[in-house]
Amino acid sequence: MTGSTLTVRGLTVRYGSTTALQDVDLDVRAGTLTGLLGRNGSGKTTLLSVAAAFRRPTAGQVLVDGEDPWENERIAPHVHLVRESGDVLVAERLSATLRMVADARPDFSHELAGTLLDTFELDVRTRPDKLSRGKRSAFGIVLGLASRARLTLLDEVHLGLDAPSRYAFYDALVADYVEHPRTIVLSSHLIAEIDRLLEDVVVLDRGRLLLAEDAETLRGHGLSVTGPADAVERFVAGRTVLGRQRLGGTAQATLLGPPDEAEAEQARDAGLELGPVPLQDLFVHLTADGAPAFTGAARRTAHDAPPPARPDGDRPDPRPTDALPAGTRATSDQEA
Ligand SMILES: Nc1ncnc2c1ncn2[C@@H]1O[C@H](COP(=O)(O)OP(=O)(O)OP(=O)(O)O)[C@@H](O)[C@H]1O
Repeated sequence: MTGSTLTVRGLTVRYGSTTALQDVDLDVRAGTLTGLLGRNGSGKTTLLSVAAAFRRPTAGQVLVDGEDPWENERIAPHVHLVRESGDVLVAERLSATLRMVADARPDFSHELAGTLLDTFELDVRTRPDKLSRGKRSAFGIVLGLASRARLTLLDEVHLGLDAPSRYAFYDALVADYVEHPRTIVLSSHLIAEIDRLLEDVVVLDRGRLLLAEDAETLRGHGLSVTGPADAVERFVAGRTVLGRQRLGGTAQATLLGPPDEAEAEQARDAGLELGPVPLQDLFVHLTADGAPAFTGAARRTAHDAPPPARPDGDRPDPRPTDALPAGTRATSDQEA
């Protein structure tokens, strides 16, 4: 198992008069752990819902392993979306949901499920309405990881989890991903926490793709310059400054674009300190209101022409938005 590809072309999703996604092109590589980042309302949940065939595009296409996932029996068993709301059989003990998901997922690992249930101190005899917010998230994580789906989509699954539980999740995620490679897309606002896990990063901004880049290259786009304020100002003149801070005579500036050899030497001569910019800071600067356009990273979308819009793209979604994926149909008590 190496994981599925996720291909997005010209994807537009509207909810009535609200445009959640606008003409998004994106390729998620098979067998990568990709962070899906974006400010509130940028369209992350919408993108994941379309990828998991919970929702149809208004226009454009999403393909999983080159196929439309909508009501696709070949694809559905291998795509698992864990939503922040948590999807469970509301009237049954957790064991019933576990059995249902295990039956629908050919790569489901009961062994991993058991380990994770222990890790998060979950008892499958519990009924969902007895779970705290964090325990409910933990149960979603158990299902999401134990499914070992070729395309695993984790949408804000950490909500309500305390810090030790979140780190237990990150550890379990990485350990199982290394042993059983698959394509994982992880959406989160806790960028500083997940930074170290990510191989690729996708940033949505107000429904549009801001960037899609491998994490290492993206980190290389940010440069922090610290030193005497006047020297910092001279150094940054003519460059794209994402942010500035000043404390007395010392200043720090965040720049877009790495320095060349000559600039690095010039900075050292001027007594300036150059350093990397944490992904979270880069994200904050790039998605701030009035941020300069990001042109530093190539968008990894190897296509020549966008496909035509779906002829049936505007048809209303026949399934309730809280339905579980095909093969795991059940009632859910929460809205996306
Ligand atoms: N069911 C819905 N009906 C109407 N508008 C919706 C619906 N779901 C989402 N939207 C709107 O679509 C836009 C994108 O929402 P979405 O939930 O995809 O963003 P998000 O990036 O996941 O946000 P957050 O980080 O806050 O969870 C927002 O403006 C949101 O208000």
